[in-house]
Amino acid sequence: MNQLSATPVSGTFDLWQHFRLLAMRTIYFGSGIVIAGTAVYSAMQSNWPAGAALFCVAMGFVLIGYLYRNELAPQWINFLVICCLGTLVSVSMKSSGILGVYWMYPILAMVFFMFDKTIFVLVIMLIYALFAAVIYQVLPFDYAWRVAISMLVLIGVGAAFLVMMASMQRKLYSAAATDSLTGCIKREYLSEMVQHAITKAQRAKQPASLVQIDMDSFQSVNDRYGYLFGDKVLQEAAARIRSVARPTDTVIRSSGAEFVVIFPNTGCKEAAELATDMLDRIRHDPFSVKSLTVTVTASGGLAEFKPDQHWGEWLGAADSALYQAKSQGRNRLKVAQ
Ligand SMILES: Nc1nc2c(ncn2[C@@H]2O[C@H](COP(=O)(O)OP(=O)(O)OP(=O)(O)O)[C@@H](O)[C@H]2O)c(=O)[nH]1
Repeated sequence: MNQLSATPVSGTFDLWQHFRLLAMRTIYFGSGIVIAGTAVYSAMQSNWPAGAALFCVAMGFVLIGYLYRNELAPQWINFLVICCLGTLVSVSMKSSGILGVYWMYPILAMVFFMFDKTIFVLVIMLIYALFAAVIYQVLPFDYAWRVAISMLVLIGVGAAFLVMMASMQRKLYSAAATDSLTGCIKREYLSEMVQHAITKAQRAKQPASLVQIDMDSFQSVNDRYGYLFGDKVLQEAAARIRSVARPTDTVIRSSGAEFVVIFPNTGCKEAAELATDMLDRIRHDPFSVKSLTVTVTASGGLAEFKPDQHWGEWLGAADSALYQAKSQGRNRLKVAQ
């Protein structure tokens, strides 16, 4: 069962996206300020047309920074931004020669924050090709190849940084989201997981189901055999549930002795078979810790997602079905109608 890799890296967890948003704001406003500075410089040199054009570009950057202060701008806007900056630097290189080279490095660095990984490689290659073409035209060959290589080194270091960030984020997320006793996802992430399942189901126009599984009379297990024994039972029960779950399913420890399993792309019938298998695995083999061997059962409430249902309503439907299973004598699965 794949738990964490099947889960979204979004919202509260996505540190990289959060960091990107901060970086992008700085890039838009920072570029706007720097370009405004060059506009003033051009005006002081009495180059009014260039000054006016640069001032308009600077205002454009500030406007984008303002409009996208709370969300990432669409990729096409960033593409326009990077083309604009690339053109400004190329023009600056043509007029000031090697002095323009210094602006190439920060622009290459910006590309790392601006684009999703799907088009990042394409954009960085385009910008590199543009800069390489300009430096070979403007600089003597001896300078040009050194600059070209140093830009490649910057791209390599940036790419390594991105890969490290992605791996660090996965590890951090995994550590933060995993329940230490059972290895399932923590209850704090329940609503996010359920909402994510709804979004996926609606987008793919596929069914989705979830089951709430609650250990039966667990208080008496704790009372009779001790809390530590109860811990071992919970640990083993979670492992049995996960052994039935498929790689795309998500298992969450939703409270003390209760689990929620989300089955994406799965209708009620197939989910009921999986949930029954999970309950069977718990009830059939006794739980043994040292010399103690105890048979424990669990009850389940299953609900298929209904169009336009709120995530809380979906969970509520499964909860009501679980309540029925408990009130009808436990050790059974009930399906919400
Ligand atoms: N050992 C252990 N017990 C826990 C843990 N978390 C919660 N519990 C216990 O799990 C029990 C859950 O009880 P309930 O679900 O309210 O009721 P129940 O006794 O299971 O009875 P029914 O649910 O009605 O079948 C409580 O006794 C909690 O103390 C845990 O981490 N370890």
